[in-house]
Amino acid sequence: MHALGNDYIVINEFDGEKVKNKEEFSKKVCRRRFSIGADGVIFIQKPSSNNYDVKFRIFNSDGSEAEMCGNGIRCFSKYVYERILKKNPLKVETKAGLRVCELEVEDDRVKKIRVYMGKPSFKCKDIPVKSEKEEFINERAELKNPYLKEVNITAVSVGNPHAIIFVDDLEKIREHLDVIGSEIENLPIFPERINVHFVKVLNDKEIKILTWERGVGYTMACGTGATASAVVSNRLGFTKDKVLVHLDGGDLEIEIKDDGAYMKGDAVMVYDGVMFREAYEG
Ligand SMILES: N[C@@H](CCC[C@H](N)C(=O)O)C(=O)O
Repeated sequence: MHALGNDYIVINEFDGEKVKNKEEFSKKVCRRRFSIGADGVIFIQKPSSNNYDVKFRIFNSDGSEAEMCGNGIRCFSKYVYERILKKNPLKVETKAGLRVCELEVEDDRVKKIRVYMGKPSFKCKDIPVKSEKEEFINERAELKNPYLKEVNITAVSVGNPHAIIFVDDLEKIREHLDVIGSEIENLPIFPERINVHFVKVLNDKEIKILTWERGVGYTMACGTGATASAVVSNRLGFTKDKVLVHLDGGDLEIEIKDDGAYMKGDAVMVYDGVMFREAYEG
């Protein structure tokens, strides 16, 4: 499945066979050209308590498990509604806590999904960021790569960690995104690494972002990243509480309310497959 070109292999463990070593499996099947190829793998599981309808787990293409994934949870909820459970809204257990997916359905097909993304946290201990300060807002960081010497970072958690950097020229960053993005992802101040987003503010209702994801690299879109970017833009006074976020793969609507952030967008079912052992062994 994919959501705005952020592509995931979705595996039904709710009523299907379970994958034993999920880290190793995800690393293998996400290799483009050698296997199926994807930005990550999503597992649908039975929830651990009656507080939830279903459980969501997401592994990046490098095998690391993330707490949450915005594009992934839209794919997941479409799959769950169309094939497993006709529940709407859907209460989803994630490593980041409860996420609620409201589904717009037409002729039994899920067209759009609005997701409650939880309450963002700017606290260094929640993200985490190694700093004496309580929050890491617009802090200067020096870089070693030859293309970008320093950046001003605001760090936020929307369940998973994000570094937001405002720039005027996204295309200049894009030319060397692999070098710049991976340096920031792995800065020692971020002990669990971090997702990196370069943000251009277009006006007080629209932003454009370029993403480098922790454990993946460049992706065409990041739902938690779009949420984090909108939250930071709002906190710094650049945008209002409803923002249209333009990503390389398409647009997402983000709304910031008193109880937390909401993300709305679509998801696409691409194909069903039967995988051969050679695709994930050896
Ligand atoms: N693409 C995702 C985020 C996936 C997880 C991320 N790479 C992490 O490690 O936190 C999204 O749409 O939110």
